[in-house]
Amino acid sequence: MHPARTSALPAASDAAPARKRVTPPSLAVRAAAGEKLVMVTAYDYPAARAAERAGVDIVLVGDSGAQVQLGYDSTVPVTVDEMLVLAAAVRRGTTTALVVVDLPFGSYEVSDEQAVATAVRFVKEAGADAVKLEGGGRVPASRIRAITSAGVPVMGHVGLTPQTAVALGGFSAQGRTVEAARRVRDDALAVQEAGAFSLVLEAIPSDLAAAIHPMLHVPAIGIGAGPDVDGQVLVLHDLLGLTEGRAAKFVKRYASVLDGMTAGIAAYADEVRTGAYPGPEHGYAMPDGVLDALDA
Ligand SMILES: Nc1nc(=O)c2c([nH]1)NC[C@@H]1CN(c3ccc(C(=O)N[C@@H](CCC(=O)O)C(=O)O)cc3)CN21
Ligand SMILES: CC(C)C(=O)C(=O)O
Ligand SMILES: [Mg+2]
Repeated sequence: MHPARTSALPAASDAAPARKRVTPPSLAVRAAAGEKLVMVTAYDYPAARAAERAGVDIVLVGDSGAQVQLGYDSTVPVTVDEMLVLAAAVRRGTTTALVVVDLPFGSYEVSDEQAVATAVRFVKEAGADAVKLEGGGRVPASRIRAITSAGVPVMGHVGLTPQTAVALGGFSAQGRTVEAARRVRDDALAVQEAGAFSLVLEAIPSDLAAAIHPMLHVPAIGIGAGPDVDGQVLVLHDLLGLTEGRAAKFVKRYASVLDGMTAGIAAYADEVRTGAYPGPEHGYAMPDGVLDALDA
């Protein structure tokens, strides 16, 4: 990392300058003032610590963790119980960033009652500040209203919604015909109208995001939605270079962490095999006389 960046990091100690807790209202104020909001995913304690130290505003425990953290081949199989474990670890690593947790597929579609019960579990059992759910039509709107009425802030997610990507025709950008653009716009407005405090716009033309943005009074966080929104989100593993294979068009890689991890483990393996590790400095000394007395 660049030295200037390293020294700019707040120290992870009690002496670190106190940063105020991020809240849904404080995000709205800062977005209205033109400040760009930073959101990143995290799925465990060290990643949450790193996001916190880097001064990120919102940490999302995304259901993308199904793939990048747990190794499933889509976001669909991850369960509420699995997401609770990830979310609780992220909560423990986070002090000022807002912790938002994705409601996994199947945990909010059945009824408003089911959606409220799931959201409440994430708040009570994992310490989530807010939850996020996908979709924007009539049904998600009633879900958003029910969850917010129960006292849990909701972030919406429209455009490419990975939990229903099969129905959308795959992981392709949305809103590229008049009909599809209207659908994305109407979904965004429905989510806002239903009381969401913010929403994610995923994989839509930059011009469409720029056209929708002025219609919104809640912060819009983009991923593959261009620059004319209130903030950006990326999957942590994508931006750090922890994922293998082809990444989506919107991904920019800022580090090569998988390469760094591999190199570290390979160096350790090599030293174990050659006997270079452990050295004398890694061993415990026996006090004088003990060995002599062993057989006495
Ligand atoms: N590692 C990772 N990053 C993500 O951003 C992410 C996940 N996983 N899992 C859950 C969803 C799935 N997402 C995805 C997955 C693939 C594409 C993708 O490959 N898109 C193609 C579009 C191809 C087309 O338009 O037909 C691209 O080139 O961007 C986009 C978003 C976003 N989320
Ligand atoms: C990419 C973001 C918006 C997400 O939903 C996730 O990580 O699951
Ligand atoms: Mg998600």
